[in-house]
Amino acid sequence: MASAELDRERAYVEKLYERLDELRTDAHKQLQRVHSQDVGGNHQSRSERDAFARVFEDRIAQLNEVDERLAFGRLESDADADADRDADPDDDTPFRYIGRIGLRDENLKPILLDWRVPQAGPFYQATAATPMGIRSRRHLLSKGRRIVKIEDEIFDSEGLTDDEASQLQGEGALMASLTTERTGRMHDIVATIQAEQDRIIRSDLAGVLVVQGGPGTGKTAVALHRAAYLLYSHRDRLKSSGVLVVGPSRAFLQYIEAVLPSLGETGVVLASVGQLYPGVDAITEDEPEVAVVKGETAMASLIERAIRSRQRVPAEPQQLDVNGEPLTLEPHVIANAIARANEKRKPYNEARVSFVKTALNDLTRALAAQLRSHGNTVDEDDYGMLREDLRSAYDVKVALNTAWIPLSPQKLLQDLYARPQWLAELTPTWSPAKRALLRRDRDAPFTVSDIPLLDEAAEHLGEHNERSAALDRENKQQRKRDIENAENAIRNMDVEGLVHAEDLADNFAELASRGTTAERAAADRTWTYGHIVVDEAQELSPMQWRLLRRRGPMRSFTIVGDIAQASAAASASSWREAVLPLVGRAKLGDGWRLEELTVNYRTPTQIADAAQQMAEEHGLPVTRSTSVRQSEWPIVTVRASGAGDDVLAQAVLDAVTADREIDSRGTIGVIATPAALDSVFSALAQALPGETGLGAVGLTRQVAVMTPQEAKGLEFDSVVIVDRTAILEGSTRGASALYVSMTRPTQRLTIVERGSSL
Ligand SMILES: Nc1ncnc2c1ncn2[C@@H]1O[C@H](COP(=O)(O)OP(=O)(O)OP(=O)(O)O)[C@@H](O)[C@H]1O
Repeated sequence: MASAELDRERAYVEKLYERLDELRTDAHKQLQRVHSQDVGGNHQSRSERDAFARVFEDRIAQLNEVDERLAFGRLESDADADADRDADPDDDTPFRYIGRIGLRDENLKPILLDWRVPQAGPFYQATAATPMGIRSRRHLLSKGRRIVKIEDEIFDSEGLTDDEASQLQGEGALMASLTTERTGRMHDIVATIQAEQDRIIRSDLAGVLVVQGGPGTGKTAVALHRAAYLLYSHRDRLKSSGVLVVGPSRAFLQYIEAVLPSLGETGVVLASVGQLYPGVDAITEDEPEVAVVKGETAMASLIERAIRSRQRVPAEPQQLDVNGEPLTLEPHVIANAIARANEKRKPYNEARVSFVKTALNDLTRALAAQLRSHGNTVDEDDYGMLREDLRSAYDVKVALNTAWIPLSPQKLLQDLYARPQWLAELTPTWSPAKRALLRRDRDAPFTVSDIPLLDEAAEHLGEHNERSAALDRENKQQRKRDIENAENAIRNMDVEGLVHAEDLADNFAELASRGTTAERAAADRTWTYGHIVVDEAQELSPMQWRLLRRRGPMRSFTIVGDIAQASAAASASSWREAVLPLVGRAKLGDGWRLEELTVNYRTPTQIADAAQQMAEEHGLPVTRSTSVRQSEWPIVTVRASGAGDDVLAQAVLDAVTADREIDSRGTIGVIATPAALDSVFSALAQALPGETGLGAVGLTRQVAVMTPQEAKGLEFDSVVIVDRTAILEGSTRGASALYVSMTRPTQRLTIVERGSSL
């Protein structure tokens, strides 16, 4: 019986693959048709052809992506429930197959449902207690294109206990997925999404949704699947406005970058918090106490004051030389020009244009009056020439620049940090020690905590020059033209419904090096996204939240994180506090919604319990979660034979070697404080050359050496913690750092302690 069923499923899935192959052949044919078009020397036709070619190439790539595990589920409707429904007369089967994309046969009858459509919902949500009109759910486990196993759940609610009613769904498929070796890259979980996760994935697009969950509860996986779900369900809106996914580090982005493409979504902007200001890619972290100061909202008003203070009315009249003609610049001329320019409340650099205009007009009148008083004839027609003389006169330039200096965000921040006297004038209530925290050289690289400050400054400064404002306007018009051209081209090619105008316009832009929606969004500081996903959100400072609020004024956010894992010094200690800069005080009560995830899919029970116990002992606000499995290895603790770095590094090498003896193919994360990193890395790299990598590089190697900060959000088959005590005591949030470190393994944990000094 079981084998007959397996054969039956194999036959069905083979049919699906045949259809997939047909679609791929069609796309290839369309591509050939496009390529064989005779477009002669006409540049526009050529670029239109190339843009179409890309659409079909992308389609082929998307069909290739879903080849693996194309179909993974089947729902059988309950006959009684079916009779009650408005059953489709053509629908002669009680079965619905669920897969990575939707497929229809040549008669347009659905043969595979995209996992994101509402009809696929029961595959993830139905339980014996709430079967949602479903009689049974079947998981199809496959290897390549072949179904190797089927697993059934029959929803028969009679005789259920509460415990049974809340069991995991597709347990066999889930366990198979959870125990596979890790590769340094995250995979999608479409086939085994659990009910509590699915509810979050399908939650409404509007509003601020916060997802709290302990380590390994699938927050990242859920956030990414939610992005894919929203892009599918709200394509029109999100395709043009874009979706931004923010993660803590580049290593993390590298870890997650394959998930969305494998779900068929490529146009999402992924950025680390250090990459949120276009043109600057910050990787350096400030010392914790510096990051705290830079993260406070007080920095916003400091920046505003700093900018305002760059408008200066001279105390005394100034003597100017205008092409040999002496001219007195009275302070009231500057004061008046400043006041007039500020009336319109434009950003600083834009208002400066009016300031210069008013000041030059006043000076022109003064110069004309002076020339007349010397007996010259000056009439209205000469004013233009006089204004030009003034504009180009060196003294005038210096005087106007001193009164209202043109500023870029970078220059403002560099000045603020490098000129202690100026900072002191701006911060009379700060202690000298606090001011000293901001002090640094002008040419020091910007840090991750500087990014929101640059953005804040840019907000007040506006466009640095008129050219970039004009360029911005031109870009917007060009986009409109691209879309119109794409719509015409789609009509001409007779592929309406097959090709989206936005996609084609993206290709026009890309081919003309103007950038796709995602590229333009990433490069444009003033871009506003349709939805923003923030991962490891507990780390964000108020200033970082302010930046994100500007990127998402529609307030459509998915925020995932774990307050107990907050290790950044500037991070919040509750979600209420964290979302305050995003939703504002008035909306703090009802402007956001909170969901919780409670099942740990990553870490085996014995490791998760030890980590939770340690965290609770140190007063962290832990969300208790239940691990879905045990592993056979107990936690190993070893003590180095001495206190020196060399001895410690040797003990780590021994631990790694012992672990590789258990499993020679798995990934190992070696987590150490920044101080111990180098010695540990050199010992490992020397013993295991080519197999060991530092930081993000480690994700492509078997052994990855990194700090707890870098390990955030990542996972490994096995983890070796180096000098547990140093991690715990190394920073104000040491317990969080240790909690993060202890919850990275999927199988084994070794803790190496430093030995005592003799
Ligand atoms: N429903 C699921 N089916 C299969 N695997 C899952 C499922 N949910 C989560 N996982 C796996 O569990 C692991 C942990 O998930 P994820 O990294 O999303 O957790 P997290 O809550 O973001 O963890 P952390 O807070 O520690 O970063 C990943 O390997 C993920 O693929």
